[in-house]
Amino acid sequence: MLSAVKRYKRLVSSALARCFPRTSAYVRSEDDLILRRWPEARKQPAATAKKPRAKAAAKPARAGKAAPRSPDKPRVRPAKATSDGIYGPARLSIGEQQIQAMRLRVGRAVEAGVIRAPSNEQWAMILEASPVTRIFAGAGSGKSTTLVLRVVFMLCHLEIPPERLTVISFTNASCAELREQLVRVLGFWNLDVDTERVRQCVRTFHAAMAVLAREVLGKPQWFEQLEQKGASPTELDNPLTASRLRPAQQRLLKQAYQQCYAEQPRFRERVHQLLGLPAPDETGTRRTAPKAPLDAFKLAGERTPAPLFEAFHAQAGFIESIGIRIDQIQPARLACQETERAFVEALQLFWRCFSELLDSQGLMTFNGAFQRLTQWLNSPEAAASPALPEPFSHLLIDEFQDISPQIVQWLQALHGALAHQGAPVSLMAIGDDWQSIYGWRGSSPELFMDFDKYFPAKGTKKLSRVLMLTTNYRSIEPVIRDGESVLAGVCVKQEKTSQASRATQPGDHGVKLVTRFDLKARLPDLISEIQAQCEHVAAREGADRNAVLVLSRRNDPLRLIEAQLDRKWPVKTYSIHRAKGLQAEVAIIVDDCLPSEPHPLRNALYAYCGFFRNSYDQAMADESLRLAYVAITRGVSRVLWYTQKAQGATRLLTERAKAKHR
Ligand SMILES: Nc1ncnc2c1ncn2[C@@H]1O[C@H](COP(=O)(O)OP(=O)(O)OP(=O)(O)O)[C@@H](O)[C@H]1O
Repeated sequence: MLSAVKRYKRLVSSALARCFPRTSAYVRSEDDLILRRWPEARKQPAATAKKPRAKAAAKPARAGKAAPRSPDKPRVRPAKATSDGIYGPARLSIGEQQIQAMRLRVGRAVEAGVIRAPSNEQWAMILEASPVTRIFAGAGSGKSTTLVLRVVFMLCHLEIPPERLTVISFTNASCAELREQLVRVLGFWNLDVDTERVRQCVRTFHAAMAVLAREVLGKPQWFEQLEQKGASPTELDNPLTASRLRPAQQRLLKQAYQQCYAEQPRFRERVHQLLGLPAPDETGTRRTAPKAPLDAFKLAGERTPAPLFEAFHAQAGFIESIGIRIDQIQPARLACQETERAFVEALQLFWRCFSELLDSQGLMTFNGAFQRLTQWLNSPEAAASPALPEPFSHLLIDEFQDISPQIVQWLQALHGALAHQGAPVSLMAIGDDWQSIYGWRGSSPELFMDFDKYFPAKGTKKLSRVLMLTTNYRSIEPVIRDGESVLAGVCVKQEKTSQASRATQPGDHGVKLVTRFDLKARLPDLISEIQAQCEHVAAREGADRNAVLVLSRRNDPLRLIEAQLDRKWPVKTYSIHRAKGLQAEVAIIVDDCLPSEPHPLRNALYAYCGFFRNSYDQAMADESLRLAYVAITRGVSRVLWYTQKAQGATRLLTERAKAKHR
């Protein structure tokens, strides 16, 4: 009887798969992801192992090229509690009186000019009672301002002690800004709160990790801070924005490389294979340790060649960020060519030597600490430990679109363990998948879009509360629409709308494109244009305090331009990544939008980690358009874009302009 039912089910599902092949493939890949993320779900009866259904609002518009499925299990198991949900079911206890008190106080703060009056959307975020909330906040929608009011509400009206609350911001610089805003607004509330304690509520992910590391891993010295002047061992900055390796870091990597080469024949063989050198001499007649070749190596997909030990370090950072443990990779299972596989095999040997060297010097990497802590949090030891820090009970996380699988695993484990101990936990994640620009370092907007998979609420639906901030208070309508038009080419994104709050004035415009622009030959023209824009802003009533921002993906053009600018002009030059969160009356973009080269190793790793439905190449193609969106939406009332050739984002802008004139 049972086998007849099974046969019937199989018949029906294969008929459905034939009729709706895409839907079936999507559902299969979704289920597969769920089961791999929560291996224990496999053991549960079918009814409880079902995937949590995401709200329509939280679904991606359309999936990109699906990554090949990997048969491997995840390398770090998430906290056990995640399969049953982490958050709730109780909501935050918020009474009408508390809401009225907050509204009254905000009204007074508005009258006093301390803050702007929140919109209804912003009020919804400030007063939300769900223990797990996701906020899609578009560019210029006032998320930072609203986040500050949410924290004030929690501290002053819900009386959550600052010792139980942490706000995570992206970098030390954005933390400092948020702290200032928070203390300024709190000052108006005039309550007896310890402002120094409140300042400690705001941290980067890495600084938050350091709090736990101090308890659980001793007091590690950080590899990332070697020779970094003024670095605090507790206020760790997000290394996403870090630039080149410092000499002390290079020395350590080189030492591990040399040691590994001297001691391990297999490593020597792989190194020679990668560098295209003749096989190493293994006759055994050598008296001194063999010296490792220092030839530069260029991995397909990378922009520049580098010594192998630096190439290992760069890819290792990416691998660990996407949640893979280097020692547990099975190279044979990577869907890539021989060179990439040889690279990974060599990397594994190198990484063991490097880790031992770090250990011997009492050093640790940020990624290494995240891994160890995640493992510890998932262990029975953590379940009974008093070391779990209370400040992480209530978490509010900004720029959630830029988190990586590794951080997801750590957060899951942290809140899973706290919830297991009976602590009341809540999570408010604020982000904008349209502004996700750190995929090349291992982060992905897919994690924000698939949030409910990773941070399920308790109960049958396991859904987070989804809120939207859709009003753009920064830019005029034509700028917003041009920004959105480049997103038309993005494969995986959240469909949403935004409206301009600012009125367009005569002379304002969206993106004005200047093509066939050769920076070296026409630099004087560009400088004259920058000067003209400064004059325009000076004459404009109520202009933004920043007049002109000059933006580019790369630093080289910015250096050229900067050298020609009059220092008295109100102009700032920034890479687009660094300009995130900034705004100016006029944004001038100088960029060629070249699509990035295919990266076979990262494509294979993307598929292997099991977190993404997109390939790495597709994710990078999407990211170049999102970067254009971030650049455009820095402008308040004018945007100019200089490029050699209309391609990528600028091609989409040209097509839009043509369509408008038709
Ligand atoms: N309710 C409001 N009324 C009027 N102006 C507002 C309101 N909320 C925010 N603003 C203004 O909108 C601008 C953008 O705010 P904010 O910097 O907080 O946005 P954001 O969402 O963090 O931006 P982005 O994500 O693009 O960096 C600021 O100048 C802020 O003062």
